[in-house]
Amino acid sequence: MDVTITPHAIEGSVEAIASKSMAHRLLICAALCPGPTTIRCTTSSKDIEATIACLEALGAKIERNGDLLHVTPLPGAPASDNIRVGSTGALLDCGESGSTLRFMLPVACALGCGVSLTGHGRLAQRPLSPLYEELIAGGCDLTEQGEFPLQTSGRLRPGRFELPGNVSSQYISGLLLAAPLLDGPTEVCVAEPIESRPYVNLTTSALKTFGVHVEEVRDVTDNGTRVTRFLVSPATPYRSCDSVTVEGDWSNAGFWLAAGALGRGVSVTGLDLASRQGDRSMLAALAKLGARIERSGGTASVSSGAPTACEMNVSDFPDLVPPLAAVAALAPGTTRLTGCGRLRLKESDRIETVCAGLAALGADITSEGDDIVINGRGSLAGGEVDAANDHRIAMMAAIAASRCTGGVTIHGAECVQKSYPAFFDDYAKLGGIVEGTVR
Ligand SMILES: O=C(O)C1=C[C@@H](OP(=O)(O)O)[C@@H](O)[C@H](O)C1
Ligand SMILES: C=C(OP(=O)(O)O)C(=O)O
Repeated sequence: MDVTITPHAIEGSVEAIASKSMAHRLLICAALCPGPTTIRCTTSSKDIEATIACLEALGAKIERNGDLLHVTPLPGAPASDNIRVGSTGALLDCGESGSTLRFMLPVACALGCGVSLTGHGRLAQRPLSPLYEELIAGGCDLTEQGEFPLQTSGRLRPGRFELPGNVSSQYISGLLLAAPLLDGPTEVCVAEPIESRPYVNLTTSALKTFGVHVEEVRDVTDNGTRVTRFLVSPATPYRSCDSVTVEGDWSNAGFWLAAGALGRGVSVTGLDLASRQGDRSMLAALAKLGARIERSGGTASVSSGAPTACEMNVSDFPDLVPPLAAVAALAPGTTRLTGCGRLRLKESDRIETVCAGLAALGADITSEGDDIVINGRGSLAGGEVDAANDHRIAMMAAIAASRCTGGVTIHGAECVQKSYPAFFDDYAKLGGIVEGTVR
């Protein structure tokens, strides 16, 4: 579906949606712990619904009542408080959610019930190696990767799993979510540097809420590789947690904060200013690009200051690149975003689609290896952007549109449903002029 935007300032206040990253983790922990949990989660999205559907296919019950999700965990094993049993042969549809696939695959292997995982869009092409090989080495049989359905059989043994730190932090998170289900100590040994590191902290924090302790030890291996060893012991299995709230989403708030930097000011309410979400770095990143920042209570406010170019390494917050690139496209001077390599592995090749999307609106933007280089301009002309079935590209184009001189058409704008179905409704509430619907 196409959405057409007539350029107009975006300003005012908007409430943050629920964090998709945190929702995935808390739902999985709640489905694997012994007792029922009530999760307060004010909004949903296709990705969150995919995780819910997978957990239900495994045997959990998840009922929504307004803002509350009531989770009844997977059935327990006879004579054990802690062991959960998944439905044998279940079909887990991960939608287009990389997090769901990379979390549910190791969890299903640890449950040992033998499942089929499927997905859509670019998901089959997004990498699973070397998580895939580690699961096989750990005792599971998996059908060929790169094709759906991906079938699992056998049960994962506890022990040591080795991963690089520079493909996807979701591999580490998935193994940590699976580890408490194993009947022995587990070590996830990850080569430094670990990119997207704050997402691993989100996982250990969700696990802590459900009683699981993850010990982290920094070490150097015999061959001189620096590693972090994440250790999970059966002495801290999943424990019940009566109720928990999904905090506000910094990743999608990043688009509104970027819009604030490009205009007269936007406030996002309902954010934890001390959150473990790495995308909280949006405020520091926008300050580097010259924006004016204010923080108070649970509200972050950004307005235009003295826009300026800068150099920034984005490897810990890859999802912020689309909104940051939109701001840099209008900041005088040359901005260089380094450490973008993992952007190629998202819903689209985001190095290409960020560059193509902003260039289509008149920005001067190119890629150089793993860097994105942007020569800021005073204004953008507008034009037509292909969202490339990538929610963050559609939202990036909409934010940049607020500062174009001509209209902007976003082709395939319905992809925002992956993380933020109400994005264009909120855009209009903030003064944006949008024609077309994505619902
Ligand atoms: O764990 C998570 O919730 C996520 C981790 C990141 O992926 P990578 O670790 O693959 O960079 C991020 O891009 C994704 O949107 C969400
Ligand atoms: C990459 C993303 O999510 P996932 O990896 O879960 O598909 C995203 O939301 O930008």
